[in-house]
Amino acid sequence: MNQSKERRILNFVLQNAVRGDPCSVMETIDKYCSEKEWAMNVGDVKGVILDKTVEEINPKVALELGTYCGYSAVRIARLLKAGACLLTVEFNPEFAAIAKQMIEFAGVQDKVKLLEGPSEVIIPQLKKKYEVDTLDFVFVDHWKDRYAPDTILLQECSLLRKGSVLLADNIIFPGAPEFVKYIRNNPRFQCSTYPSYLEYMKVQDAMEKAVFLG
Ligand SMILES: O=C(NC/C=C/[C@H]1O[C@@H](n2cnc3cncnc32)[C@H](O)[C@@H]1O)c1cc([N+](=O)[O-])cc(O)c1O
Ligand SMILES: [Mg+2]
Repeated sequence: MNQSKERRILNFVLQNAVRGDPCSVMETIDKYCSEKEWAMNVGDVKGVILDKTVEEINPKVALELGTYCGYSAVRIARLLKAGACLLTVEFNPEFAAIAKQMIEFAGVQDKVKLLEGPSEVIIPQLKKKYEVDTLDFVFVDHWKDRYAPDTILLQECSLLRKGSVLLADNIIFPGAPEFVKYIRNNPRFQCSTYPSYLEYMKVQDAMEKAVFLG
């Protein structure tokens, strides 16, 4: 059976990127996905907004919902300081296997823990099973209809503290209308929108930053 697109992206990285160099891995994925096959990585334009947010927060404990091929896991992990870690959640076994190899090739595996399973199962396990107290940063980039329920679940599991920051991708395209409605009308979050462009396309998109007020 022929290879998946995600497998082709990984192979292109393994053959063209510099092992142990996260920026080289990111650039190589962006090159492949802008020149050969589009894929739903946050990409190099919205990636700068992600970088700036991570650098501003300098999180000790970060969570990502929706690993996919591991592009944003590499992007986030490269900015984490010593002792900090990213927990990234992915329920598709094929994507998880690809992301694991991508993260290892980039050399950031010591800062990343890939948790395989659905977010609604993993989130309630974070405190006891994964020894998380509270989350400093959450990058939300999984199925768009899961953004709102998982944000509620994070609160129910007491994983957010005053100042925890959520950054959600794709607020415009494909859009996450329920999440936007929920978060912007919720007095417990201070929201701001970052207009940008869909990865590898001249299509408007945006990211939403929501600071939990406790
Ligand atoms: O659909 C998009 N993203 C969904 C991402 C989904 C990824 O997160 C995992 N997942 C989903 N729910 C999960 C629950 N638990 C764990 N993993 C989960 C899926 O297995 C996939 O790896 C998308 C689409 C476009 N687009 O232009 O069409 C652009 C983007 O930037 C996007 O992010
Ligand atoms: Mg996205």
